[in-house]
Amino acid sequence: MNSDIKEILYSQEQIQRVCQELGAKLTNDYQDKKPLVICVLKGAVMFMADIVRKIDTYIELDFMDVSSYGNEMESSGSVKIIKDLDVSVKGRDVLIVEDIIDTGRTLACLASLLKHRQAKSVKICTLLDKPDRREKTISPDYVGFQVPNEFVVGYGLDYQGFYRNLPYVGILKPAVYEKN
Ligand SMILES: O=P(O)(O)OC[C@H]1O[C@H](OP(=O)(O)OP(=O)(O)O)[C@H](O)[C@@H]1O
Ligand code: HPA
Ligand SMILES: [Mg+2]
Repeated sequence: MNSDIKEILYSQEQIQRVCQELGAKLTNDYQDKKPLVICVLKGAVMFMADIVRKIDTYIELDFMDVSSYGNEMESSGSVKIIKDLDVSVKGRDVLIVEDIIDTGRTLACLASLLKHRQAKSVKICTLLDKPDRREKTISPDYVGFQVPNEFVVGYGLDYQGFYRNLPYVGILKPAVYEKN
């Protein structure tokens, strides 16, 4: 599987360092707020698991499964809710944890849904930000790394369901998707 990767962009160590730094900021910013931290499945699962363990204050976790890419490399444009939250966001400070913001369609849709449901505040923490491809105005509040305009996989991010279990983030060799 590693032979499908053109270049490792962020190693396990770099990712852990960024989780530590962002976790310290979040600990400070969310003192006494008891936020609801929402993991956007499935891509954000690794980042969520790592970052929440670096937040040293009271937080509640919930999970939402949304999908816009399916098995494709291009967003379909419509965001489907596959699993909704278990708890209400009304009056809560909410922190969305994402793996990547690309076109911004997923988060534009999710953030507006949570505001519509009367969350007190909605902030976004993303491991990766790919601003070159942005179609919706979304500015994340906490960002791990800005990525170049390349299709990346690993540490939760997939291509056709695979590569999520790589411990690092890397650029997929174009030969892998060109043969499909
Ligand atoms: O900014 P956008 O262009 O909307 O793209 C970003 C979203 O796309 C991916 O999810 P996907 O819908 O592929 O589902 P997954 O998380 O289950 O892989 C990724 O995990 C983000 O959630
Ligand atoms: O670069 C990407 N890789 C994997 N999934 C994605 N979803 C949006 N952009 C990407
Ligand atoms: Mg996702």
